[in-house]
Amino acid sequence: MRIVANRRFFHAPPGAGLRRRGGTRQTGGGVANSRGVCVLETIDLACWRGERAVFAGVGLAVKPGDAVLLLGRNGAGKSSLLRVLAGLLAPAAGHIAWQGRDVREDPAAHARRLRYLGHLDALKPALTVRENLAFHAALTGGEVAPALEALGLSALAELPGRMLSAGQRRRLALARLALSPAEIWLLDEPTLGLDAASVERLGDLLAAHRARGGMVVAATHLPLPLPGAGEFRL
Ligand SMILES: Nc1ncnc2c1ncn2[C@@H]1O[C@H](COP(=O)(O)OP(=O)(O)OP(=O)(O)O)[C@@H](O)[C@H]1O
Repeated sequence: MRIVANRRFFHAPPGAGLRRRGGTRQTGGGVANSRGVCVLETIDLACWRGERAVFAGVGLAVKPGDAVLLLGRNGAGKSSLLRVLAGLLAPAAGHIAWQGRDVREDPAAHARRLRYLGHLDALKPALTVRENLAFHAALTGGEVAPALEALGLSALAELPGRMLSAGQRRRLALARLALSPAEIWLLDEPTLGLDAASVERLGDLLAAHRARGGMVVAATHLPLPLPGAGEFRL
């Protein structure tokens, strides 16, 4: 994983390449969809919210199996960066590349390769836990029962969403990740409200995702079960 922002290098694990703002690649080869080679990159990414520049010159490069933690004070721009990566917010400058190609060439393909978990759990209060997951499975594919099991929700499957506690709602949101594989997981404070057992379950899910070459970019103020993750401070 390579990370650079505002002309400062933030994190470079041994053997990783670095790219200066402006595009001069110092090390590293071409971009291809194989383990050990970067497939998700941001190039000089900048973001404005309202009248204010939130960040500029952000360069991330993420390989299959990598995890990146977005860190920083409240309002630093972590959620904004996740939303830009998810294609939900247009960058003020720069772009995102997948296998070397600007994702704006095919936004639908970019949307298909990612799962975005925001601050809000986006569940339907009138539907049961099982129905909520089935709704998402209709969009992304996948089996509901194993996804319920992955987050320890099987015993709550017939409960309406409106009756869930905050941590249970978060577990239901996270269970969507277990429905079907996607290359990029963009997670905004994924462990907020989770008990220790649920953090452990999430750790298993994250490990399995990374083991099959999946990538994780997560904003957090809390320790996450992502061993070896790189850190990017906004
Ligand atoms: N919809 C919006 N319109 C205008 N400005 C916004 C909007 N949402 C966020 N901002 C501003 O953008 C900046 C970055 O916000 P963001 O939510 O990305 O920060 P964050 O690092 O995720 O914060 P936190 O740690 O509190 O979650 C803040 O100054 C915030 O006030």
